Amino acid sequence: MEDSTHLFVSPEPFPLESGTSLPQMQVSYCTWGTLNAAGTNVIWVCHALTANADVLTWWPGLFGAGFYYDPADWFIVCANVLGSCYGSTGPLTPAAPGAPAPYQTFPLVTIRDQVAAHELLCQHLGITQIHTLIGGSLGGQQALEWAVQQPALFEHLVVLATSARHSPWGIAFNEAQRMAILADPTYHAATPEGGQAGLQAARAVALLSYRTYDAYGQTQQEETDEKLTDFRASAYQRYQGQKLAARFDAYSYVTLSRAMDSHNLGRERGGAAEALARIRAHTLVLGISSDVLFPPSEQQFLAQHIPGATYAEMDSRYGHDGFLIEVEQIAHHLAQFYATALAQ
Ligand SMILES: CC(=O)SCCNC(=O)CCNC(=O)[C@H](O)C(C)(C)COP(=O)(O)OP(=O)(O)OC[C@H]1O[C@@H](n2cnc3c(N)ncnc32)[C@H](O)[C@@H]1OP(=O)(O)O
Ligand SMILES: N[C@@H](CCO)C(=O)O
Repeated sequence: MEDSTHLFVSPEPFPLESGTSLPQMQVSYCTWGTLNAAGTNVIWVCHALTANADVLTWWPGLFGAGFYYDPADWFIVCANVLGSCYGSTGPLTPAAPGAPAPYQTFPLVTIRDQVAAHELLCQHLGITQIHTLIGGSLGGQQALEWAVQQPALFEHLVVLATSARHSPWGIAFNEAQRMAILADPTYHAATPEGGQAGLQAARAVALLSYRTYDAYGQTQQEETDEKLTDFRASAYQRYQGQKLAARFDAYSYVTLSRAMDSHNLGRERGGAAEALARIRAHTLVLGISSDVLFPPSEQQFLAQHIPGATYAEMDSRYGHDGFLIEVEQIAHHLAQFYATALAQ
């Protein structure tokens, strides 16, 4: 199996939904496997907030040799989203060779802009048919938006722990995280390391929406009744903040959280239900019983309004992040879904 990372550079300035444009736009992407002669074996993966194009690394147990989506059978494509920091154009990318990076002046990027970048890459790769488009969370938002825009392109759509429109609750979590980042004075200095302390705090806030009371209880319980300070849960929050800050930057984080807030399938389409009704792909919506960020009610709404969609719910103690972790359950639901879709 060959892991191949590539760069697609758009030959034209890239227009954004906000009305401005990026003078240059590039997308970093990975592919695995081989496109078959009929062009019918494409699995396109849209990643979530802080991941990258290397789906074999961040979705282990689902993608890779011997797993559900095996590159021996499929041509797997995953692109780093516009606005991120893993090779695609983002706040740390100079607007022109030798120019300074835009940092906090990087323009608003929406989910629709991210999908427009995927669409350009898809055309560049000569892909005219996608067997399955799959994504969770922010990745699910992209997948839904793309499936609404291009109903004929997708045979199957699999979305996990996502929504038709980012909720007030989700926006509030994102705003709390941006407040933490913007309160870090180094953010305003516009350097690659700017806002790192704020970013650590933001990740600690975000984790409260990704996990659950029970998960913290099971993994961070103290073994003694005698402590007054230095709790395990505190160390965990700090560690997770440092872990993200070591691989991400605050400017991209703010950009992607704003993209997430922008998500609304119903914008200029007469509402979310009407937009979802445009989808033609066989669709599986997977919810997670303990997800407090994208609760099952949001998944049920998707399944109710996508024609013929299947809804299934996974039990997980991990909450929202279960979509990255519960790979055996996901594989089980995928097998059932494809079997049913084949029979139709
Ligand atoms: C280059 C790259 O990394 S690519 C990007 C990788 N990440 C992504 O793609 C984003 C998607 N993935 C994720 O969000 C996460 O990896 C998840 C949700 C899948 C799993 O989260 P994790 O942080 O691995 O799991 P979990 O919450 O159990 O935490 C375990 C970590 O916390 C540490 N930890 C646990 N309790 C404590 C504590 N009390 N104090 C300090 N550290 C602690 C563990 O030692 C472990 O550390 P490690 O990650 O260095 O091994
Ligand atoms: N844990 C995920 C965010 C939740 O969708 C990530 O870091 O990308």
